Amino acid sequence: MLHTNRFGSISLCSNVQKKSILDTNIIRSAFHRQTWNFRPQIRSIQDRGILLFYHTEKAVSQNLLLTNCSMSSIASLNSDAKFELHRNVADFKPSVWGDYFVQHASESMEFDQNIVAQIETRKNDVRNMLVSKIEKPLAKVHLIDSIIRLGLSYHFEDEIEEILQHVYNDYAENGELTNFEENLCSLAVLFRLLRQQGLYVSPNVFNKYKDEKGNFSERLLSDVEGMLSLYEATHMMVHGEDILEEALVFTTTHLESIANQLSCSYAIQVKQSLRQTLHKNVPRLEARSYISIYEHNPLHDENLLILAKLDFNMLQSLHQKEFGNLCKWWKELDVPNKLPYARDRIVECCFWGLGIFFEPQYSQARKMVSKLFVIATLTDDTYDAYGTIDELELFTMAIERWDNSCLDSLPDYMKFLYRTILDFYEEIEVDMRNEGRGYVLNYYKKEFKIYIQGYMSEARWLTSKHKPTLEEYICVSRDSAGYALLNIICYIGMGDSAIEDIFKWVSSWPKIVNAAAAICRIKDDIMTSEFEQKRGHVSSFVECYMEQYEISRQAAIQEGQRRIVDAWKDMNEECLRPTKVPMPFLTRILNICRVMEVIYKDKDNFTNTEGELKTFIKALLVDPVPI
Ligand SMILES: CC(C)=CCC/C(C)=C/COP(=O)(O)OP(=O)(O)O
Repeated sequence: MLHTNRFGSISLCSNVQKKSILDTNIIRSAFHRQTWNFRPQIRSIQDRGILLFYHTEKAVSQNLLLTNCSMSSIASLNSDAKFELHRNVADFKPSVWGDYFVQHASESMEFDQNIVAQIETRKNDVRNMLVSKIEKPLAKVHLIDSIIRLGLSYHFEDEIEEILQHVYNDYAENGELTNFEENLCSLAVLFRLLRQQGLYVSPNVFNKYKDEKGNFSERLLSDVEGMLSLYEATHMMVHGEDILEEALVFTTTHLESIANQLSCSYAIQVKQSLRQTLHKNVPRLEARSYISIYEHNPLHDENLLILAKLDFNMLQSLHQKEFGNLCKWWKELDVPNKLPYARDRIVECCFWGLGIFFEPQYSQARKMVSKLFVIATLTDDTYDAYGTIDELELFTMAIERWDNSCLDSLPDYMKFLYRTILDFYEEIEVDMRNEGRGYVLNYYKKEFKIYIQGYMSEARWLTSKHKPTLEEYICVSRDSAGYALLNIICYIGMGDSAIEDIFKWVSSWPKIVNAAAAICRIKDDIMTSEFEQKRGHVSSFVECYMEQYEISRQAAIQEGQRRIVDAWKDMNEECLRPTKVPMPFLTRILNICRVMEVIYKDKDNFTNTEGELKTFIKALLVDPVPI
């Protein structure tokens, strides 16, 4: 059993505890003298079978160990000593995919040329529809909406921008939509599309759907399409938009009450939106489900529908091949055997990558993000579960040094993780130097170290049974969530459009990055904390809030949910023009939160993957859309 005594800066765990106070003092004074001379003293203690570990934040932050102590002497103490170590091992289920995707690694990336040609022809037809002169520009609003929801907008970005800008100039005066005589459905779609495009329009335009008492009119109850569109539009809300809050409550209540009485195709659409509003859905999942909804709409455009199906399937083969390559890399690394305590979640990590970037030009970014997720999951399980505090201190020091020479100082299982982290870095390094973007490496390394220090602080809290205040927790969990690191890898993968100012911006934790980090952290904590507490885990947002304000778990969860709603308003606000950085960079931040919303919807589907996440992966990566 592990015993932890705290004597100033040193803790000892020993089977010769009677001597431990004396030994502790020897070690403490050696450390405090900060000389190399204490090495023999440590050796002599080791001979008497004492496991030493050193874990005060102060000492580590001063880099005392790094600069003055031989890591290898401590490491050998660790590995030589015969102790029964307590590990918070979580009993994670094996992968539900096995080697399924490896078969795709050997497939050719040559697409069927007939299909490619067909896609090109159909794309031209859609482009002609978009740019054609028509009397009612609003007809194009619904066309644009369908193109976006079918997952095709990446082919028509310039045309969509031009049309929406045109409509905005014609219909919006100082942000107020005027001269607009269409029905609620069209109005709400237009409102949403303009906001999605970053163009601010006031929600006051919905006032005309209220009755004399100031409530949304009961007349709307028979207009299911209108209510559904209004419901979708409300998710674009920013702070202070009470009318959209009211519209959200009104539409949610009524759509929920009628969902079971609607015709089949409407019922599917309404239930799908209520479960996952399109603004917070992963774009590929939205495309997959909207293709079926659109197909059942009698007014659908056949050319657009077929284009959507062909394009979806073509991208699917690209994504399958990429998943295959990553699964092959994982298999060759032999991770499940090397780190059997960790989650075997390569496929789910690839899903993260795909959720953040689906477009073909972002192949490199997808690969980098997926690999970082894999590494982060292994690291998370090492710090959260398997590693002992002394091993983790060593690992943290090794990360601070970032040097292959640290390998010898680590326990065997950690050597593998450390090497994987450094190998991945070297892979990025080669690419970045070839692209003349070597400067990004420092941003990556710096954020990786901050991320690891965050984990280390949490591990120390757990060991010392420290219950952090909410403020302490928010500060440290921001680092341990690795959110800035994740953004940095996204931007590294996006090529030279990501100039240095983008990295400076993201590293300064602007409002949108803070908001996204809050969404991801709190969402995760709400869904995972109960399970994690059972296996022994540092307090999460939920426990910190319960403790600090002496309230129930349920009330703390409600507060967390309120903060998530607020953070989404910040995100929406920051996506309105003028934006601090170009929209493609903000889209990655939005997409990270969307994946989070989907994976952690009602439970932790990332850890327990046999449920909804398996269905999603099947829909995006296994089953093609029937043509
Ligand atoms: C830098 C990156 C990409 C970080 C992501 C880490 C990760 C996979 C967290 C999910 O696991 P979890 O739900 O167990 O997380 P936690 O332990 O933080 O609750």
